[in-house]
Amino acid sequence: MDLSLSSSLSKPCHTLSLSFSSISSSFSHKTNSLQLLPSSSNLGSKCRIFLINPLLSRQKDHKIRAAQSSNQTDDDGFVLEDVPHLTNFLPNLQSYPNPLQKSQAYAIVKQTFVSPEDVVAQKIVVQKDSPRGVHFRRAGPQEKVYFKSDDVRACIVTCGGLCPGINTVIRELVCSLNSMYDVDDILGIEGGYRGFYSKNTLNLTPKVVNDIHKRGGTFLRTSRGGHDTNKIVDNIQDRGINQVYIIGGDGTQKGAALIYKEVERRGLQVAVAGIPKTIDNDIAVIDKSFGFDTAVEEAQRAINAAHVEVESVENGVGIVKLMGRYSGFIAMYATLASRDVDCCLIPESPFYLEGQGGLFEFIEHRLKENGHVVIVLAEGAGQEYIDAALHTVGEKDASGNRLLLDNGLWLSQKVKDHFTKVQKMPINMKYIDPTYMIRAIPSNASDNIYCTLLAHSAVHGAMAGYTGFTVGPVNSRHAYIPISHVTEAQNTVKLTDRMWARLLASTNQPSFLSYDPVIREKSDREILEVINDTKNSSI
Ligand SMILES: Nc1ncnc2c1ncn2[C@@H]1O[C@H](COP(=O)(O)OP(=O)(O)OP(=O)(O)O)[C@@H](O)[C@H]1O
Ligand SMILES: O=P(O)(O)OC[C@H]1O[C@](O)(CO)[C@@H](O)[C@@H]1O
Ligand SMILES: [Mg+2]
Repeated sequence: MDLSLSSSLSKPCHTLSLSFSSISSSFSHKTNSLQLLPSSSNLGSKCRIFLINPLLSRQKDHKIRAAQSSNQTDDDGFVLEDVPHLTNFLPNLQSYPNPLQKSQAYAIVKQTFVSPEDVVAQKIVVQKDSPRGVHFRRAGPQEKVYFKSDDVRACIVTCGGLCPGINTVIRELVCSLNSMYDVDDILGIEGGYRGFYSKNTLNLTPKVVNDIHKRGGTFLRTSRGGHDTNKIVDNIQDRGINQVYIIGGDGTQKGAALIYKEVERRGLQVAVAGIPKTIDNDIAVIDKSFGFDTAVEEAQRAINAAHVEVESVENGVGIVKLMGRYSGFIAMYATLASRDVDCCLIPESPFYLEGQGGLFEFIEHRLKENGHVVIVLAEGAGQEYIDAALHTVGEKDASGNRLLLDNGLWLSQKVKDHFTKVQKMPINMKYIDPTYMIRAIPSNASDNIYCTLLAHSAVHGAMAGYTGFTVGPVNSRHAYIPISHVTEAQNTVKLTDRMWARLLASTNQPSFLSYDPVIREKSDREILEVINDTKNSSI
């Protein structure tokens, strides 16, 4: 018996109460309907489902919220944060069988195509009675595609800072478009967003990109600033581009969201796919950004060098400055991995220098105990001290990111002055600044594989007509995430999470919880003196 039930979503929001033993839902882009079918997929024994008018849904950034009810016992709280599809605004778009059906490589795969009903849970640690929570569409090849291979004109752009693995993503985008979907018209946009309207394009073929994964940097070059939505979309339209692959961090993804919205406003058949890239690992929702592991590994070399240096001298103080503008993930992971670090300072955790429980006291203890100390400093840590001292608040780069002052030099000078002038205890300062070295290298093996999967997922999504999405692993499964969802907030180290506690337990450093504003005020005045001294002696 066919128990399927479909409802036209052009009507206002419906509420249906169902009591099938189990149901599954499927959204048809063609008919704009949500089908609810009895099936083995377990949505719960009884559930209440809200069907949302697609127009309303679009206004809500394409969030299809299902199964929400005030009655906790009847409600399994399933929410699908779905990504937009080209048919949302081009309802008559034709679909075609996915060419992968004929692929020799994929012929052996048990389930070549991802079911449209496959979703990835954002939260996997749940209690028996907790709501099922937010889910994302699972990434992967879809049975139907919305582009004919010959009609595709794709482009790739890279924006923001460097990160190990960008070239691997570029390579795999080109190679997978070509080998899986027979696409051979792929353009490289040079020098970031502004390259759309100020530079000629490059023709990207598998041959051209064959070796680029072995190099650091970005084959397409990059830039900050220069995002002009109208000029970019005009250019996309003028060049007949219909798939845009955008590799970049949180700023880039915000720019990608604007491009997608403008494309939709103009009613263009253009799929916009974001691939998250950031060395800082500050992109929300996804497990981890590509290149992060490579960077942490490289950071180990600097920490190791600092440790070797300070271990070999008397009262050796090693300071290693690592990247991390607003998020201290690199510093935290490098510290946890190394075991040679005595103290890790990150932007999320305020610290102070003077007095009881302060950094100077801690350094003194460690020097007396071990004869040496290694400090890892994320570049964003303690910036407020330098800003306050130099009155430099508000300086920004071309993209609007805060411009950081050199906290490594500042801290080295501060520590040196304290121990020589105040403590009368000469120290051997070894300051290592490997900041750019950890991101300018090619990606390691596991990041290379990660980059390959990201590129494949992006290509499958765009070919299947999804747009306005960012791709990335959520609890280890690749998913399509609405771009707006990843740009809502930055990912930062949570001091209340166990990972930070693990770090505190491993270094035994002060937690700086007894942060005293009086001491801080005193400290600020002294910092100002040191900074001025530093400036005058041009260190
Ligand atoms: N809010 C925004 N709206 C539109 N475009 C933006 C926005 N923020 C940044 N961009 C654009 O995105 C590009 C990259 O941004 P940004 O320099 O902040 O780097 P990112 O992508 O965050 O990468 P990372 O921080 O890892 O270096 C720039 O061209 C910038 O103009
Ligand atoms: O390349 P730039 O503009 O010097 O930017 C450096 C910044 O970029 C990042 O590496 C992020 O990409 C930050 O960690 C760092 O502060
Ligand atoms: Mg950024």
